Amino acid sequence: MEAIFNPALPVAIGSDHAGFEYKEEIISYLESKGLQVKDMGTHSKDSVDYPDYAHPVATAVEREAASFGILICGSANGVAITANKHQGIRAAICWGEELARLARSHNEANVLCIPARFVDVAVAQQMVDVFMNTPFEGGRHEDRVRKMACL
Ligand SMILES: O=C(CO)[C@H](O)[C@H](O)[C@H](O)COP(=O)(O)O
Repeated sequence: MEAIFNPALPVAIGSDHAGFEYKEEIISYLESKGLQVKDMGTHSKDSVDYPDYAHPVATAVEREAASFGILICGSANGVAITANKHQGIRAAICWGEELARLARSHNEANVLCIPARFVDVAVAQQMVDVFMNTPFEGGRHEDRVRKMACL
């Protein structure tokens, strides 16, 4: 299986105020690697409501206008809950490299949710690298992922 990252498409990223600084750091990091980034906001540390940023990122991924999504808020709970309302979105909260790897290899996650108030920015960047470069393992996980969407 292939990694989720597709250089022909941008990476969609969004945050609330709690994730704003991490979002800026991650955008610089991705751009320094020559990747295209679609920044869905927020654009300052002023208090905002995370669904206003999580929905646009989820929509971009759902419509295949982005190869994958990154969402950042304080705990990552709000953005993950919001993004997972979208059909076809599998948003995973990760706070370490191994969780980011498992979110991709076992769960075929397509949105990485980062809790900015609980991980440092270096860990956040490592998770982005691991997430975008880890392929879905398939096999026994295929049916499990398929059944997630069977309501
Ligand atoms: O997921 C969240 C809320 O469910 C996020 O952690 C928000 O970033 C957090 O709630 C923001 O909190 P604040 O007190 O308004 O800064």
